[in-house]
Amino acid sequence: MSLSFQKYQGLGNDFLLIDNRHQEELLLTPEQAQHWCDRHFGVGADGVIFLLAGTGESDYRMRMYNADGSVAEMCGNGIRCLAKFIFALEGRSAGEIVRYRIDTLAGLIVPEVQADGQVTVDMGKPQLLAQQIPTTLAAADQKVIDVPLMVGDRPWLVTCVSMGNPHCVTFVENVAAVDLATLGPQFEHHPVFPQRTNTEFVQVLGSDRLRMRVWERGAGMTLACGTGACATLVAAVLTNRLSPVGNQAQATVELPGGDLHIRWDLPSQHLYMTGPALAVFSGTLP
Ligand SMILES: N[C@@H](CCC[C@H](N)C(=O)O)C(=O)O
Repeated sequence: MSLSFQKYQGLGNDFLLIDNRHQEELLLTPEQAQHWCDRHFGVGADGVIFLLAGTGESDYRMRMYNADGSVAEMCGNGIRCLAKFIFALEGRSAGEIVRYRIDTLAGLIVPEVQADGQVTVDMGKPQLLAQQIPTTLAAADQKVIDVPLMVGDRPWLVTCVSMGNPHCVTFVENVAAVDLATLGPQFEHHPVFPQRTNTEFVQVLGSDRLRMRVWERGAGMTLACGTGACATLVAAVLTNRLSPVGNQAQATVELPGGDLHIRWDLPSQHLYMTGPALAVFSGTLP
């Protein structure tokens, strides 16, 4: 049975989007998703995102497989792409502003397509306790902020944040000098992360500008990570590397694929991410 898909990208973090609204069972298995994400033997993508019918509390549901077939609870760049996918499926017109309530494995996430086609997402609240990441780097009810972790031949000061998915953030003088291909897998598979982790290497460029490279759980080196950019801002504030102005903390996060704007509303604790999401091509899996 052939299967239609749309290829979308958010700052070069790319996904196969599949309309799965007409049945509960996902239309691809994890093994099939892994095959089609392969950049030589398949279509090529960092993951597969499925659009499912909504529930009473949501307009739609999102489920996701990483490129290795593992399940991801949430995907920031991916949910921006999903919002634009829905926007097109609904036959919306350019310039319309539309908000969607999307049920995810990380809870209800609310993207809003803006008049200029960018998407602003209410990413919810960060989770900071060790048991919520999850990690064994601290006692279950403690936070992990600038804690030393031996990876490779040296200790790294790490700060852990969950955006529904696990993130390990570490600050460096020069992100370009980080041997991501070697260090990334060592962080991802470190025994202190029982569900593995996404890892962000961050350089502070100024009072509201951060440069970040990422090694993603289940996808490796990607050009951008939306949940990772949110985790990065939170870690910068928690480690006093970035100061809020009033009750808002915000930064432009420079990624290899482009810039994301992240804002952390401290009274509500909600994080807001704004960035692009564009269709690339449509196709059919045989
Ligand atoms: N690139 C995504 C994150 C996708 C899931 C991640 N690899 C995980 O396994 O948690 C984003 O933009 O957030």
